[in-house]
Amino acid sequence: MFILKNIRYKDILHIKSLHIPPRRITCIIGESGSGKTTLFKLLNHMISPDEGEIEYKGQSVEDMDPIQLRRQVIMVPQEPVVFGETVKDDLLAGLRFAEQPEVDDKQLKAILAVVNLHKDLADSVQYLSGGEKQRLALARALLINPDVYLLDEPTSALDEQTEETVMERIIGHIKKQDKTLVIITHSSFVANQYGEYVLKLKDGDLSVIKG
Ligand SMILES: Nc1ncnc2c1ncn2[C@@H]1O[C@H](COP(=O)(O)OP(=O)(O)OP(=O)(O)O)[C@@H](O)[C@H]1O
Repeated sequence: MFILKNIRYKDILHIKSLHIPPRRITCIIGESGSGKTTLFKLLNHMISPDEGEIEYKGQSVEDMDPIQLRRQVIMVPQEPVVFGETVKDDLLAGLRFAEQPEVDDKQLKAILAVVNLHKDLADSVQYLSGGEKQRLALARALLINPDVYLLDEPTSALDEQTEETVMERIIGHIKKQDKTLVIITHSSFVANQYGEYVLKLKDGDLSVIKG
């Protein structure tokens, strides 16, 4: 899906070679500040490497329209922003960004159930907690149904029990759609339980822990 060769980005990353396989769950672990989010930003073309080549489906990311790429490769950041005034506004904003048709309320409610977010569509997004915003952003991404999900610590604000429930459900959903999932996680539980391919980022490069 993604192939990286001889990447250098500032003095943060110098990745000799990396292959992120399609339709699998890849987990990326590593100490705080090791460059995990920076790697995601490279994959999503929010930043460009100083040296090296990143290919997505055989095409150089540099040659792709970044907006088109981000419709296929959705990054959910650690502290996501929310859009509009209500839960429904937020979910529909994602579909608009992806230039996809609106869906009915029944489908919106179904996606909230996948992420275990017990809010009404008319509820305000203003007072959502950090963990609720994370789940809303996950729901927004799931609705768009991209080829690749880049989830940056998607459950960092959740308690252990909720984390497990949410991970089980979103992974089940993404697997059913046969999509590619890359998760940055501090949780060894998440990496061990769900990672089919686990990579550790250290000193700017990645080593394979599992897979
Ligand atoms: N554009 C930039 N210019 C200079 N330094 C940067 C830039 N972006 C990130 N950094 C630094 O690079 C390092 C890696 O940051 P990054 O956010 O990728 O780490 P991380 O592994 O995701 O950390 P965490 O687990 O704490 O979220 C940090 O020291 C950060 O301050």
